[in-house]
Amino acid sequence: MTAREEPLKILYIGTDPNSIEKIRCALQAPRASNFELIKASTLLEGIERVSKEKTAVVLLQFDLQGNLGVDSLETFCSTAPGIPVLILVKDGQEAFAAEALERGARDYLLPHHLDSYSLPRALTYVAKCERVADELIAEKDRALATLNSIGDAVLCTDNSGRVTYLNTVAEGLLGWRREDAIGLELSQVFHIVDGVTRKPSPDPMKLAIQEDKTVGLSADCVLVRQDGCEFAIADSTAPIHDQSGQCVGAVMVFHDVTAARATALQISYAAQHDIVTDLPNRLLLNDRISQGISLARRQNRPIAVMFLDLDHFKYINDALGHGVGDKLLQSVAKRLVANLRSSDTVSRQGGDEFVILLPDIVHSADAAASAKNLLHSLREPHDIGEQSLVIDGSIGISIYPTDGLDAETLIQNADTAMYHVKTEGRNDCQFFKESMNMKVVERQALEAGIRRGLERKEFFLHYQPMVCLSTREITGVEALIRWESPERGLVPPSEFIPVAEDSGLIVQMGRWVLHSACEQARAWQDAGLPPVPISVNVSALEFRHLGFIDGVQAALSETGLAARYLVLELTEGVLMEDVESTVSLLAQLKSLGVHLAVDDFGTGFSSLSYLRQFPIDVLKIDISFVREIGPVQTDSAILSAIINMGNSLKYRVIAEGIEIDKQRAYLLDKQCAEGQGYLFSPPLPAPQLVDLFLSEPLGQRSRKMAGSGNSPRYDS
Ligand SMILES: Nc1nc2c(ncn2[C@@H]2O[C@H](COP(=O)(O)O[C@H]3[C@@H](O)[C@H](n4cnc5c(=O)[nH]c(N)nc54)O[C@@H]3COP(=O)(O)O)[C@@H](O)[C@H]2O)c(=O)[nH]1
Repeated sequence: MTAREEPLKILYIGTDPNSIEKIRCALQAPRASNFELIKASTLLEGIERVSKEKTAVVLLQFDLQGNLGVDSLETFCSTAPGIPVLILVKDGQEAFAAEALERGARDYLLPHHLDSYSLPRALTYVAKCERVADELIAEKDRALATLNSIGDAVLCTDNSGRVTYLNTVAEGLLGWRREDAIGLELSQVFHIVDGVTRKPSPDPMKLAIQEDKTVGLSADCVLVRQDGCEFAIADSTAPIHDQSGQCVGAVMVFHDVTAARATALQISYAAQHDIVTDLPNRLLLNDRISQGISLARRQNRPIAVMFLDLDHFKYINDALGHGVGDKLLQSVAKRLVANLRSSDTVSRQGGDEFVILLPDIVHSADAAASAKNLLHSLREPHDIGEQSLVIDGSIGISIYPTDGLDAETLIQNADTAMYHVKTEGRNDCQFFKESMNMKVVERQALEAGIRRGLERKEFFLHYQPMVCLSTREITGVEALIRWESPERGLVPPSEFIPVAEDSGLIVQMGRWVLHSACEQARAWQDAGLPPVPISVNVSALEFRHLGFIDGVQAALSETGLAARYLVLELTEGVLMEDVESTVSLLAQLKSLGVHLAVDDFGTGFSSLSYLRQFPIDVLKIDISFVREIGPVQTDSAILSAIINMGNSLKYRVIAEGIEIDKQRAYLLDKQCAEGQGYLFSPPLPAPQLVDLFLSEPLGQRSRKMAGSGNSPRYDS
């Protein structure tokens, strides 16, 4: 026999023999064979029996004389709540029966219901209802347990918008207990606003019911809890339908997305900002420029884009390391932001390049004023750790709509203008001009030509002697690079050196010059010529390059030239750029044994006190002072002062660019011992310089010059 076929146990509580007999007969009838009747005379006995036996239905004999009345019913129902009770009443006791129904009885039976048709039917029906009710309760319990164990908040309302249910997570997020919230208007319990505008968000339940479809919240929705705490939430709200398809309410499932939204914001921030300076990056800038353009177009006014490149930032990075470089970039970023309006955008493009958007200018002159102000503010020393660094910048400016109609063109043209500032001396600003693009193309072609020239070995050296101004004997030789380009012919160094410096090719080029010059000097010595020092020009980028000192050492050891025969010429500008590191680099070079010269002296702003810090051996007076010594020239106080200063510091003092004997005589008279210039010899190829070594003292006879400019030919 299976569990389903087990007879239903029916407990009769009472003592009415008539009823007992009727019931027994009714339940023994063939159609009702699946019942088992058990009996209890008293309520207590009945309670005891149901506690021991699994009872399907209780038949409680209402007996107003005995003690089985409505109170007994209540007692039984509360003691054995899961067992349905049918009351057996006599005819005329229907009023009590009605009260019993109110107090927990499932139904009542009159004596004439105790027949073999009605009684089994009533018992079977009640037992089945109980089973279904049990199953429903179990299912509901399961559903509630599920709803309370999921991570999402669940909130239900009826059709009129009153809360009918909230699960445990919803209780936490709303700050309302279920029992307090149920029956309240949704708006009293669920308060949402737009995270950006702070305006109340539309009621999603109402929407779902009105539109009879699933709806979601707006992306920035914020839930304000009863205590004022706020959570970013995401939700989905759906209408609830009854069996006939009628909408009877709505269910909303929502969850706290505060952390996820914060992470998403962080990711989006990182994608739009520069990691070193925290400034907007190229992506965000392009977006801002595009927005600025849209607005400017509508309002028919200009906007400006500035391209700022720091001057010689590479040296700082190379000499002081990337850590210091990064800190300087951060300091520059702060300085820029502090000196602009909050509506302007300062962005870092990478490296030492910044692009600034000025969306609120009236005239282009406003941009120029802003650029000048930025350059001025940048110059103030930046305190980085123990060091105080000074940096300049070059700014190119492009204006919408004149110089471009989109972000890319405006940035590119501002970059072009910035490049022009660089080529014209740096630390300034310039507006973009259409003609600049031609120059950029030409400059790029020149850079490509130099690169090719280095590969194809199109460069060579000329040598210009330095002489004793009284005896005219050769005291040294300066190596000067030359470039014979197959496409361009002989290109003057004044044209290609700045491009080589700007592109960084000067490092490779300088290494070659250094090696070749040392090699030539050593070859001359080996050939028996009087050993004189050879001078090599060193650009700023080479000097600050990390491998420079090693390169000098390598050139000397590879060629076998003694270090005392090598003079490195550095301009005042190079020396003064970062005095602290200059002192250290010069000390390292001196320790190799090479000599150091200040080239073009007098054109920069170096003060004597600074010069004293440098282990200088030679002072080369700039050509501009020598030029002043013309036929009508009387006296040059500055020239005399420079010579005296050089002599008193025990430097070799060499005057550059001596072209006429009057200049030689004047300089000699002012105690300048050495000189260099066309009067003695132009720069010459190595073999011709040998002839010069072997000839009589230089510059005494009249010499015929063939050609001019950078390639004069000396005809002795
Ligand atoms: N980093 C490097 N720079 C170099 C190298 N070679 C040259 N240069 C620099 O290029 C500039 C132009 O050089 P150049 O055209 O060779 O001119 C030199 C001489 O020809 C010129 N000079 C010499 N005597 C006279 C004269 O009597 N009159 C006159 N008008 N010009 C004369 O002067 C230049 C030498 O200058 P300096 O270096 O200051 O002694 C120039 O700045 C070079 O430095 C290189 O290999 N590396």
